[in-house]
Amino acid sequence: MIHMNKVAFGYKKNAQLFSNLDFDIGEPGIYGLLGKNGAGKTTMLKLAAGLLFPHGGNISLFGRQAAIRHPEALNKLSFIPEEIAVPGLSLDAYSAIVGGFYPDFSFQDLKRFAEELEIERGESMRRMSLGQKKKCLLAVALASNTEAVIMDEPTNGLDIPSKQKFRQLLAEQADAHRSFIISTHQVRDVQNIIDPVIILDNGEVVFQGDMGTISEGLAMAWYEEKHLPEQALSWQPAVGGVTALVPRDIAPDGSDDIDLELFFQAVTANAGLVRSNIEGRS
Ligand SMILES: Nc1ncnc2c1ncn2[C@@H]1O[C@H](COP(=O)(O)OP(=O)(O)OP(=O)(O)O)[C@@H](O)[C@H]1O
Repeated sequence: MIHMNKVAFGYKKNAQLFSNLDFDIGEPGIYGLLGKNGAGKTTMLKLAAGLLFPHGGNISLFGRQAAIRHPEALNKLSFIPEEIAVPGLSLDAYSAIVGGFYPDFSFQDLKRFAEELEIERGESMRRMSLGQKKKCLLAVALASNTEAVIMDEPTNGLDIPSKQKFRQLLAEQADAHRSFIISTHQVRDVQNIIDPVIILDNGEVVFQGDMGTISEGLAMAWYEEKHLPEQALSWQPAVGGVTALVPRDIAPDGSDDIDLELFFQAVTANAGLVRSNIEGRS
């Protein structure tokens, strides 16, 4: 689907953001692209969609060079950018135009998604709130029935019920023919729906793996603070003690439900250590 090989890119001549970036999305899934502010997630997604051009290396999108923006690659891809701009059209009028670019676009699906997301199809999108605009673009992206949907910070601006609906729709729509790539620094918003996880840090993909493999090597466990084991990879306060992410071997009551925020903290602190704990078990 998307392959990046030895990609180099920087916005300024002497400041490379990526010098040797490798990244692969092949199997269907709900990919979570996580990284700190400024890690380069948006840049990476724009490169994948052919909206920015690499200075070196190769990027392929559905078998074509991404920068060419070939219609046969683009009609398999929906892209919801972080900073959205909508025209002064209703959702119905906008979809009638955009739908023409996607062979599998379904107006019936659009109506259903608009209803589920509680958005008015007849109202001018420009007069909507940020969250409502985002939900319009989400409904259009889902109704396009493309093989891949890239979403950059999709939960920014969504209220709590909308975030829940967002997670529900994605879980329902992801199947063997359809992948979602969600970039976010709001890790809790995508807890329990993303799999696999990709973590970008210091210009590199420092971790890519599925949740099953992660929980073969790591587990969550509760400790009294004074008994926190030195092998703990990350932890946070919990009632009466701390919840920690630890190697599975040492977790007394180890649960499989990995807290994504603690996992993210552990990887950004020491990706090599996390990988060796997981690879040692898988
Ligand atoms: N148009 C631009 N011109 C110059 N520098 C830019 C531009 N866009 C982004 N950058 C820089 O590139 C780096 C990566 O930015 P990017 O937006 O890709 O990060 P991000 O991981 O998506 O961050 P966030 O989580 O805050 O959205 C940052 O240091 C940013 O300042």
